[in-house]
Amino acid sequence: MDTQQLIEQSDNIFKVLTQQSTQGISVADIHGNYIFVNPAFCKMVGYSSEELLNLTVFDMKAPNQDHSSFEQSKNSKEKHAIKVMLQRKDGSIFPAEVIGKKITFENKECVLGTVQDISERVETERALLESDTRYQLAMKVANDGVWDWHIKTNLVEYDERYYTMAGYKKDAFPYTLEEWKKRVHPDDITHAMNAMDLYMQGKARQYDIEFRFLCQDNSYMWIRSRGKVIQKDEHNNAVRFIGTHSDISVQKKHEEKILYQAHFDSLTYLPNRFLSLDRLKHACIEANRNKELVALLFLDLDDFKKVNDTLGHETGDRLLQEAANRLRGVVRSVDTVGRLGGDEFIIILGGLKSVDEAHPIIDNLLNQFREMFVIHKRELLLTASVGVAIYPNDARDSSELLRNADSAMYDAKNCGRNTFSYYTAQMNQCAQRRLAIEEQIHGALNRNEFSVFYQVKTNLSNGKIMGAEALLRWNNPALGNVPPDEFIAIAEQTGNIIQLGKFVLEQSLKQTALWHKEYQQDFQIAVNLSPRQFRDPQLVQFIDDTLKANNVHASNLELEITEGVLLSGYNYVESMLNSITQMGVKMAMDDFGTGYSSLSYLRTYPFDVIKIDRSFINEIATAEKDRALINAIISMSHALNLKVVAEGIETEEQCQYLRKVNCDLGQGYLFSKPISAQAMTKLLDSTFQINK
Ligand SMILES: Nc1nc2c(ncn2[C@@H]2O[C@@H]3COP(=O)(O)O[C@H]4[C@@H](O)[C@H](n5cnc6c(=O)[nH]c(N)nc65)O[C@@H]4COP(=O)(O)O[C@H]3[C@H]2O)c(=O)[nH]1
Repeated sequence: MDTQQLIEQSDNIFKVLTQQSTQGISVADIHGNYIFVNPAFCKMVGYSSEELLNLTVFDMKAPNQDHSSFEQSKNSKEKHAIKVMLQRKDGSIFPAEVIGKKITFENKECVLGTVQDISERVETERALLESDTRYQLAMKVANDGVWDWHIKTNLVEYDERYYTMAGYKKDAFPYTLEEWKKRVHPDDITHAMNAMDLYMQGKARQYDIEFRFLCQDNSYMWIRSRGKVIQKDEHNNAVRFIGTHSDISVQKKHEEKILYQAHFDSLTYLPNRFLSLDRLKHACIEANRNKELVALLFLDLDDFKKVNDTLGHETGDRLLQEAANRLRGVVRSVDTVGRLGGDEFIIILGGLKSVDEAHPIIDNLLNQFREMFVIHKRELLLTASVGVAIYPNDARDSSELLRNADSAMYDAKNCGRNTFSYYTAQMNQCAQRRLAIEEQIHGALNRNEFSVFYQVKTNLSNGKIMGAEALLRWNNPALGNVPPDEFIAIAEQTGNIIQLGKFVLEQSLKQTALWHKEYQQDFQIAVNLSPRQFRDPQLVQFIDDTLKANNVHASNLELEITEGVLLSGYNYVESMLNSITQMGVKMAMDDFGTGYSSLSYLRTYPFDVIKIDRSFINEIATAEKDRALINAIISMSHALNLKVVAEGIETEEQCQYLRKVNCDLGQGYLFSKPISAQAMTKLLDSTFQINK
């Protein structure tokens, strides 16, 4: 084969090979006329090969493009790369990278051009540049520090603000990732590095983390670091990662404060209900895992409400703070003392091997309350009742444990306070009974389950019936006869007492009107009013309306209240009591001698009658002190112009004694048990028939 044939053959091979190429390939003569174009080039510019072979390289260029590059390529055997804007047949313009080189083709000096459409690359570069510029600008405006990490070299550039924000001078530490790591708080470094790795690997959409950063003065400041990769290599690996450091210390302080307030009690600084119960839950889970026990101590301060009501909330608050300090002092550092609310605290003793380990702590706890509290230079004795329940012995989970410790605490209160009780299954029954009463009392009035019984009051000097006390009775199909001592307190808490109180008043006044008609005009009816009823703003009006509706004179009604009503200290109680007495209704202080029995109440409030509690009457025969107290109460009451009623008289001996010391009225089983209206009518019938 001669040289000519060889050239022709290689030209043909060239043509065949370039058919397959995805790059645009063209060959132009030295004047720029195309003499060969491959399909990729045709596609790129939108012309057919026939059309292109009638055009020149200059026709492909977009307006105002420089033509000198072709001249350079024509004269050089070296590759010559340029970026140039080309124009397609449809007029659209695109950036291209053209590499020109002088070759011999079909025996002529020609210029070979390989052409690549670089629209995409240019667009990416433009976007990166724009975002980079925008980013840098935003960082400056936001007063943030800027970091710029060149991943391949592992060098990190910081701007001045980056340093000064943390108190450093510019360039105070070297520009390496290792130096940055040294300044991240040890507790935060893993989290920070993980977040970075996840972002770099494309597993996290953004890099936005918070960590503590070491300042020049060795303190730590909270930093928010945000960044983005702005450059990648051909394998899609990050090459440049830039971002900001923002000082979020103030925001973190706010967050910490909010978090603290959500978890700690602002008065005692103890964990609040939410956090305490959460810790209890975890203590139980932990105990389960380690085959250990948790002792839960439920502590309630005895008669705290009375202190609060009589000495004021400020003293009450100081007392709670003092009590919290004492509690904190007796537990181990691993234990939790929390305030559930009001005067209720819990103590969680975790990790116990046996129940015995809890005993010394409980003893210590109660001992803390044997010493006087000194508040505002005043000495106060405040005791506590503690209920103890053990996990897992007494409960399956933390909520049951809390309920059971609460029941045990109630038991401790019933056992005379200032003591502790361990939970027993029996207590659970009490708690369940309570729940059943709460459930059943709802709607019981509408189901006609309530009735009013009456117990006579007798004039001790002549034995005449002077009136009766109305006492509520409840018969429920599920629970049977429920004693008022059980349901009244619950009705108080649920608020049902308001309706029940109205029912008793209506029934008893209706009945009294009948007895007035039938027997004697001055028959007195006594009705109990409980503290919650005083929160009903319509109470006074209701009493007035009911008296009028039944045509009963106000002086025939006596309302019995206990100290609990007065202890609240609310002004409206005093004004209600005054309005009631102004109406002519009599007021009696019930259960006198129990509780605080503050004599000042007798001076402050408009009482007409005092009822000596039956616990004093019980002991008349045996306890000299009780007799002395009875004498004193009667003398004092008479001096204050108050009538005295003794309740719970069961024996003739008690009656005789009371008569001897001039007690005015008596009430008790000796005369009659509380009986139905019908039975009472019979009793009055027999009594007054004789008198008629
Ligand atoms: N052992 C003994 N007990 C005697 C004797 N005489 C009377 N009692 C009982 O003593 C209680 C006297 O009523 P209270 O002190 O007002 O104490 C009442 C009162 O605080 C409350 N209660 C009863 N009915 C009402 C009511 O309609 N409204 C309000 N708010 N409370 C009521 O429930 C408490 C208990 O009522 P009851 O069980 O009816 O108990 C009554 C009565 O049955 C006696 O000789 N020996």
